[in-house]
Amino acid sequence: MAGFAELGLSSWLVEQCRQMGLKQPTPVQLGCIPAILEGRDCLGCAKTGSGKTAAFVLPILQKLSEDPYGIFCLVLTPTRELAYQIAEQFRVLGKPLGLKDCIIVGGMDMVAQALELSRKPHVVIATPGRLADHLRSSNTFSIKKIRFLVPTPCLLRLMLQVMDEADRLLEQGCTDFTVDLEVILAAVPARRQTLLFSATLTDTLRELQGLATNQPFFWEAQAPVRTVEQLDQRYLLVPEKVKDAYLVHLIQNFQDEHEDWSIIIFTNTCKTCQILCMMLRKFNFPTVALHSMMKQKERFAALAKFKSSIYRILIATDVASRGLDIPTVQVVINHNTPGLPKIYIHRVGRTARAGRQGQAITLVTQYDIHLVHAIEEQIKKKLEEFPVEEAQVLQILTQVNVVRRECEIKLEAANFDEKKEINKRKQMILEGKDPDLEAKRKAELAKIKQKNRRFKEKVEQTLQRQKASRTDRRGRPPRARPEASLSLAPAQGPA
Ligand SMILES: Nc1ncnc2c1ncn2[C@@H]1O[C@H](COP(=O)(O)OP(=O)(O)OP(=O)(O)O)[C@@H](O)[C@H]1O
Repeated sequence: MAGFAELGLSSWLVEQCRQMGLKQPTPVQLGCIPAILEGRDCLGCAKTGSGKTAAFVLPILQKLSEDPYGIFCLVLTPTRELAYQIAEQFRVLGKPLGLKDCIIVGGMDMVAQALELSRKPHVVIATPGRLADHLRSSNTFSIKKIRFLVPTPCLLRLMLQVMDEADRLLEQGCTDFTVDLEVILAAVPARRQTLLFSATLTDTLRELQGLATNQPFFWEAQAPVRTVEQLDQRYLLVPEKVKDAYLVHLIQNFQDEHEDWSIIIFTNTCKTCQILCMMLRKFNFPTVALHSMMKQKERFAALAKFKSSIYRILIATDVASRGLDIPTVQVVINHNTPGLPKIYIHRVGRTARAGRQGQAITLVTQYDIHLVHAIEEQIKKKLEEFPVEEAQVLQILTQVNVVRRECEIKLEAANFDEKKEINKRKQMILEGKDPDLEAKRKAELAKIKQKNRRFKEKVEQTLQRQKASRTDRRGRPPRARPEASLSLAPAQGPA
């Protein structure tokens, strides 16, 4: 098998790889590095934890060493934590170059960032919102001459006009960054290399390949299953009301059976994340939370404590589902069944990375069974049931529910919902929007949507009745159906 040197990388980079413990290139690195060095755009799709970061960092560093100037490369990431992780890979692998990197993410000092940008770093790693803010407010730096753009999947789709609503919400953790991405797109040069890697873009990437004008190199890992083989994927059917007792039971068992352990638990909202963190701490589990309602410094501190194994449990929203590489994670628990298979793939991909074993357990209520089917269809694998001693869960049920209620009351007293609302309003003001106007607009939009929905339902009902009456006429004499005369005239439609 070819080593890093055979891929066309210089000896200093091969040495850096060796020092980092990267002995042989992974398949995605083998496939993509030569094409990137040839100057081609690259779209790569490979499973989670398969080394996609080094697949673009290494050739970028190689090219930078041949013709160094700043700002040479722009990397966009969906989350702030991921920006720091990618910057670290650039820093370590690019050490002999004296690489200057710059991280531009929200929640950190804007003036300090502007100063750093004006010093022409070689590589800028940014989240779209904050970078767009800098582009709007400052003329002390330019990304007009970048050689490489490593966009979030969302940006690439926007460039090719194939982005849908779900993508926008998903890529941006429920904030629509379309406007920011447009600002960034207008600021980068047309002549550049674009490199895009993802674990979940197979279908879209194929679509993009057809649309792109400059014939990008397309690489896809060939595998019957879309998740990692070393990952044991389970589900646990639980009634909604006893979910938390099952969660506590699972953690307790895992703690009893393992010396060295670490778990990531994913929840669907910041509030649930916070409540469960408080609850697990009451049971003396060493837990830290990570969600977007926390201050950025608290987010970094939580992640650092978890990475250093001081805390064994990270309970997080989807801010932690993308790209985070924490090799010690053995188990991922989905406290809610993800609504989209993509999210499931990214979440469970936080374990079983780089050839390690791992386990994912998804708590499924009776209302989520269709979601599990959608996930299974997408990953092309059936989840197996996780066996649990129900009697043991029943023993702790009351205690868990009481503790949870106590935590809910405590959080309510701390005005969590109110703080969330204030944060939202602050964010809107920073984005130059009027919060009251936005609220009015949202309410109007909801009204129109509801009207549309009602109209659609009426049309469907009418069509069904018409169909039924036709069948009746063919079979037996029609019965009187006064309500079936609903017409499809435009006057019935939404305003
Ligand atoms: N050639 C290699 N040999 C051994 N380990 C490697 C190699 N390349 C990367 N790794 C390690 O594999 C781990 C996962 O890499 P990386 O974070 O780039 O995965 P990824 O494919 O981007 O995952 P995700 O889709 O979850 O973002 C990292 O700890 C990285 O150091």
